[in-house]
Amino acid sequence: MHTFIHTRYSTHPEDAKHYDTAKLREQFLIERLFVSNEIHGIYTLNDRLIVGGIHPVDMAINLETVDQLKSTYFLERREIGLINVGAETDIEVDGTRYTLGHKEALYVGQGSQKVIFYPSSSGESYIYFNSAPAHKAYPTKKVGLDDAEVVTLGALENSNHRTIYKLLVNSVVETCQLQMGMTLLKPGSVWNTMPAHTHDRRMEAYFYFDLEEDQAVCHYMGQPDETRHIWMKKHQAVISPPWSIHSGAGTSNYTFIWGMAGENLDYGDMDIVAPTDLK
Ligand SMILES: O=C[C@H](O)[C@@H](O)CC(=O)C(=O)O
Ligand SMILES: [Zn+2]
Repeated sequence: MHTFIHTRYSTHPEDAKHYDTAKLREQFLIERLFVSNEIHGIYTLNDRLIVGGIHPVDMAINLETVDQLKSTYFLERREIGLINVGAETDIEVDGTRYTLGHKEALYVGQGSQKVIFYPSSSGESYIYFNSAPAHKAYPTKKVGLDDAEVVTLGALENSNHRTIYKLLVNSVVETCQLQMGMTLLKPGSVWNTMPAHTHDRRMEAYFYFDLEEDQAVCHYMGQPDETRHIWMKKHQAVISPPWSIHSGAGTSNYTFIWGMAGENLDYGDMDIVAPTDLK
């Protein structure tokens, strides 16, 4: 066995506002995703998203089912979105091999039985994933940065100039409820998702990378009038319940992956909060 998925219950916002630093981190932060030749993740009861990391070093690892799923294979009732945050790496899905370059994504549809991750031959293999319950088998599809729907937002004057690559969204690939993408901050810009927003119909997870080892991101969460913060390092993820904002400011620029699951596939369905209304 090389797959370790821990369950986390969801949290009521009235409880979350009383949490101290340790408790906030225990409930929302995912500190360790990459362990050699293992798959590590969290099964959150927020929309049952599984947030995880895969780090094949010197052996191929397959996506095993886990106890929480009570299924014969992982994707029996699930879909998965995989994004390569390391060196070029190969992923095999039911006999078909896909080569993913750095920052490329693979959507694997429900019903895919055998998914194998290979160590990279050119560097270190790091794959981040989100998996959600699925009711329909959509085809597996590789999505590169050139296939993405791209939006540039913000400005250097507001320290939030950034490019959003919508990778696994419904204009690019058919999914049941999963949406994933990547946001790159321009040098000199440190704020993501500012102005902040909530979306009650979807939960979200953020994963930070392309960040130097000695730099950090201060991630903001909570209801807009009860915000809290969690200091995060490279290769860590954080769960954002539907009632929470999710925004961050880094001590440098960085890249992050966002992933959502829930009621709809409408990326634009957000309630924006003006910076002056945050508390
Ligand atoms: O619901 C959408 C997600 O929070 C992100 O796509 C927002 C983001 O990448 C950004 O503004 O920088
Ligand atoms: Zn969002």
